[in-house]
Amino acid sequence: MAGPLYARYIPEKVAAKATTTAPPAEAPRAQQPAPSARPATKEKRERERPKKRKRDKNDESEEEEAPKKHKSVLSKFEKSKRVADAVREEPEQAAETIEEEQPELHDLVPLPQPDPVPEPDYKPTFSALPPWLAYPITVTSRATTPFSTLPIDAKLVSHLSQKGYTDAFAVQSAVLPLLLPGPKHHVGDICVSAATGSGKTLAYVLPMVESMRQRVVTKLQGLVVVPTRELVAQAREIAELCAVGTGLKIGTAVGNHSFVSEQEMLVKKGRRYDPEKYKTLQARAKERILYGVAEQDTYLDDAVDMLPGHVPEYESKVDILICTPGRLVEHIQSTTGFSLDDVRWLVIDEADRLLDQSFQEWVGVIMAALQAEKPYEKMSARDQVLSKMWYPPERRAVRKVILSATMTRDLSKLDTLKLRRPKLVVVEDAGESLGQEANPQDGPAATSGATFELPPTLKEWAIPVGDGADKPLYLLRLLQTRILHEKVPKARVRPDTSIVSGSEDDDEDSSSVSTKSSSDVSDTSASPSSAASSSSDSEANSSTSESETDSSSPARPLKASTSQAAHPTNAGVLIFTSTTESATRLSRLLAYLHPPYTPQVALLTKSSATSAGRKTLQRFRAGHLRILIATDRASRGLDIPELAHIVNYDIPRSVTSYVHRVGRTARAGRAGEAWTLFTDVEGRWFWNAIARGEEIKRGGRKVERVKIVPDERREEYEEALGRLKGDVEGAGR
Ligand SMILES: Nc1ncnc2c1ncn2[C@@H]1O[C@H](COP(=O)(O)OP(=O)(O)OP(=O)(O)O)[C@@H](O)[C@H]1O
Repeated sequence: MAGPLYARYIPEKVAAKATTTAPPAEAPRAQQPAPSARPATKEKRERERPKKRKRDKNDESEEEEAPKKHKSVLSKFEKSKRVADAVREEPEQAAETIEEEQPELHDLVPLPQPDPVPEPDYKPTFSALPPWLAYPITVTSRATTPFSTLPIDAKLVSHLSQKGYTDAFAVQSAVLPLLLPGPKHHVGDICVSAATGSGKTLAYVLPMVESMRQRVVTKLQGLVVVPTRELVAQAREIAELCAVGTGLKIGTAVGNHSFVSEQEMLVKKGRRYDPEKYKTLQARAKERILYGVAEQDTYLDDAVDMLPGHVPEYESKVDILICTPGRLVEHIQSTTGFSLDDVRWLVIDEADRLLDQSFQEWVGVIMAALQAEKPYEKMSARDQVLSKMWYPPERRAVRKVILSATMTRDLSKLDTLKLRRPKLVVVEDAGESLGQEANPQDGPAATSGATFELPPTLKEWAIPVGDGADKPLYLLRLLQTRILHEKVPKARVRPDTSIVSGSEDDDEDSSSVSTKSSSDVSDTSASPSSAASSSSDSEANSSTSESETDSSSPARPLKASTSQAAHPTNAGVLIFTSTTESATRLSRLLAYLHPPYTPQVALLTKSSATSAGRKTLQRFRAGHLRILIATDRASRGLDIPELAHIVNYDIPRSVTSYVHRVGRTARAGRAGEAWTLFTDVEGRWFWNAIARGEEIKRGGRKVERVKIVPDERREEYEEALGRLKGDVEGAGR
C-alpha cells in the first residue's frame, strides 16, 4: 500500500527572513583586496589575516548566540514542564492548552488527499460456530398449532384434547413437523433450546411414540436419558399419555429398585434351537471348568442351563426406556441380553447438565453401544443375506434429540454425541416467524451465543437483605405479606413494603431508595448474635446439592404475557437454599419464629428418600403443604404447573441455576413470581449477571427491586437462634 505523500515544507515566515537577511554567498570575497598587487608571502599573510579575523568574528557571534540557544532550550523545557503540571492538575484544561500550543510544523506537510470512501457498517458474516449453531431455526414463543393439523393419529389427538392438550406449544409446533413424517421432516438430529415449562417433554415423546405405533415385536427402540429420578417419572407420565392404546411398553431405570429386579423388568430370557452354537458354548463351558478360568460370563452360565441343542436368547421387555445415565451404564455393562442394537431414538433432556457430568464416562459408553455392529442372528433376513454376500450391513440411523432450557453451545461437549446433520431450534420471545431458519446472508443470529430465555409470564423481584444476618426475618416478612398473604398483627408491623424498579445504582446502596419507609429501613443493619451470622451467611457460601419427585400435568394454553396469563392455583411457595444443611436450618428457624408454619413446612433435599420425596411432592401439589424448602436438585425439570411463587433464599451459584430455579413457576403459560434475596456482597453479581446480564433474555421485562422491612422481633429471633444452636449441639453429641 502506498504511504502518505509528503513534500518539503518551509514555513512562510522563515522563507521570507531567509531571503531578506541572508548575505549574498560571494560577499566576503568581493570585499578582499586584489591579490596581484602584493608579494607572495605577504600576500599569503594578508590573505590569512582577514580569515583569522573572520573566525574571531564567528567565535564572537557564537558566544553571543549561546545564551540565546540556552534560553530557547530553557523556554521549551519550561513550556513542557508547565504542560506536564497542568495535565497532572486539570487534565481537561491541559488538553485544550496542549491543543493551543501545537508546535510549528517544519519540513513535512501532507499533500492534499481525496476524501475517504465511506465504508458500510461492519457486520460479521462469519461465526466461530458451525452453521447449524450460528443459524438456528427461531420460533416465537407465542406460536401455537392445533394438534389436529399435525400428522398424528386421530385417536391420540382426541385423547390429548380430553386431557386439555388441544394446541401444540411453540416448541412443539416447531419440533413436531421436523420429527414426524411430512414435508418438513428432517433426516438428522435436532437440538432444542426453549424456556422452562415450555413443553419440551411432549415435543420429543410424541413423535417417538408415533414412530413406534405400528411395531409388532417389543424391541428397545427409544432411549430417554434425564438427570434425575423425578424427571424420569415426569417423562414417563407424558410417554404413557401419548402411548395410550398403542400397547407400547415403557420402562424406567433409576435405581429405586434392586438391580436384579430392574434387570428382570427390562430383559426376558428365552431360548432358540441352534445345535451348532450350542456345541461351541458347551465346549467353552467345559474349558472354563477344566482350566479353572474364573471369568464371569453370565451368558455362558445361562447357556449351561439350556435344553440340549438350545442357546439362550434375550428379548427386550420394553419399547421405550427412560433412565438416568448412571443406571443405563450399569445395565449396558452388567445386564446380560440388554443391548442397544435396535435403538432408533436417543433423547437427552437437560443436556447441558448431563454433558457436564462425566459420571462413569456415560456418553462414551452409550455411543459405543449404539455404534456396535449388530450380531448376525439379530440382523433382519435381508441384512443376513447381504452380509453373506460381502455387503456391509446397513448402519443403523439413530435419531438424537438433545434438549435444554439452557442449551450448551460448547462444541467440545456436543461433539461427543456425534450428531448427524444437526439442526438447532430456538424458541424465543422476540422471534418473528414460525419455523424460520436464519439466513446466513444476515450474519450470525443473535442467538448464536448461549442466551437463555425466561418464560414470558414470569415476574421477577429482588430483595436486598443487608449483610444477610437477618435473612430469616426478611423471608418471614416476605412470606406473610407478599406470598401467603397472612394477616399480620398490627403492633408488630412497621411501615409496609415498597417497590422500586431495579436501576443502575440503587442495587448496591439500599439507603439510597427514596420511599416513605426509608428511615425505617436503615435499622436492618443491627447485627444479631454470632450464631445468627453463622446460620445464614455460612450457608450462602457452601456447595450445592440435590433432590427428587414425580408429576401430573393438567394442561392450559400458553399465554403471551403476565397480564393475560392464567393465575396458578397452588397457594404454596418453593424456597431454594444452597445446601441441604441450610434447608434444614431454615425449616427449623421458620417453625420456631412462626409456630403455625410447623405442619406446613417440608424439605425436599438429596437426603430425602425417593418415596418420602414423592409423598412430600404429592402433598405440596395437593396444597396440604404450603412451604417446600429444596436444594438445587429440585431446580431442574420439576413440574408443579400450579406453583405461583419461588424464592431464592440463598442466591443461585450460576446464571443457569437461576434460570432453572425460577423456571419452576410460570410454567405452561401460567403466571408466576420469583423472589431473590441478595446480600450487600452478592448485589453486584446479581444485578450485573442476572438482572442486567446479556445471558438472560426476558423480552424487555425487568427485575424489580422490592424493599422489605422485617418485623422487629429481635428477642424472638435471638431465642430461635439459641434453640437452633441447641438442636445442632444436641445432634452432635
Ligand atoms: N400442548 C400443551 N398444552 C397444554 N399443556 C402442555 C402442553 N405441552 C406441555 N404442557 C404442560 O406444560 C408443562 C410443562 O411441560 P414440560 O415439563 O414438558 O416443560 P419443559 O419445557 O420440559 O420444562 P423444563 O425445562 O423445566 O423441564 C407440563 O405441565 C405439561 O403438562
